[in-house]
Amino acid sequence: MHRKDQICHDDYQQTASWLLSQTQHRPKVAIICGSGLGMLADALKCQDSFPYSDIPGFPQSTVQGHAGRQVFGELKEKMCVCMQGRFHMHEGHSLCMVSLLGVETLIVTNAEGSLADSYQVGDIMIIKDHINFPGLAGLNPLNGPNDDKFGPRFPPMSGVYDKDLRKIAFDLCKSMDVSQVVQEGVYCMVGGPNFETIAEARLLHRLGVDAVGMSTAPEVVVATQCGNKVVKSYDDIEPVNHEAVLEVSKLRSHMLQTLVTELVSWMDINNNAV
Ligand SMILES: O=P(O)(O)O[C@H]1O[C@H](CO)[C@@H](O)[C@H]1O
Ligand SMILES: Nc1nc2[nH]cnc2c(=O)[nH]1
Repeated sequence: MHRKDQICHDDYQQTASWLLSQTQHRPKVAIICGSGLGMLADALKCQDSFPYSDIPGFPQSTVQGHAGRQVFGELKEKMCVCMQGRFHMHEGHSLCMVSLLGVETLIVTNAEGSLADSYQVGDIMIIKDHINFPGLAGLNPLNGPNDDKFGPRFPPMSGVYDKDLRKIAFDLCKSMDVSQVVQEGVYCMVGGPNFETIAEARLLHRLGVDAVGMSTAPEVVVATQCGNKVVKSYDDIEPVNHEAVLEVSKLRSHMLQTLVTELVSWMDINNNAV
């Protein structure tokens, strides 16, 4: 995740240009699929898909449940790009390249562990804010010399979870008649890759964390610096291992797919071809 130490703006630009030369799609929305949620990409029409291994300068996703493909396509006539496989901090890499494709809004999904007393396994939580634990301790994707082409040196992070989009997501859940499994809460990113000890989970709970995972916050930090709007939803689960995480994701994948599709259709974006 140390973007500037490893890859510079020109490298990302080359990768973005290569992708744009391979597809007619000009996505304004990027969707990151969480663990076991790769099927969100199946809803895209007129797909052009690229295994990460075929994309020059792109790393590989190494976590089970992340296919490792970029899928371009249309959701309700809006052009999108779906990342079927994310790069966790423990794998390295970041998200700036996606912004260079022209993306303006990021939808992030993930499969995480619940800490809030009122949550049930499989609930969907719309993230209203995050705690970036590694970031607070200095392990931040924006570390290193700042390249102003990406964005400002000191980007503000208050209000990064777009209020309007969150409201639309809640209204959609109501109209889908699934509000009973939808929560709103604070997500905490930890470094992983081990799951928390009981004492660590208790600590996070006392700090006001509703759900914990090992992704998302760095993506949101980078996307925010690059000027993207962010909306996020994720499966809220109580796993004991990664296989359990993937199982619970499967339970809610269809609901999330509908939610993301409907959300995109409500977005006010223009799909002008370049
Ligand atoms: O955040 P996503 O990619 O859904 O993955 C989650 O699932 C893995 C643990 O099972 C962790 O990497 C956690 O962050
Ligand atoms: N850190 C962390 N990540 C998860 N991903 C899914 N469940 C969990 C969890 O309980 N803790």
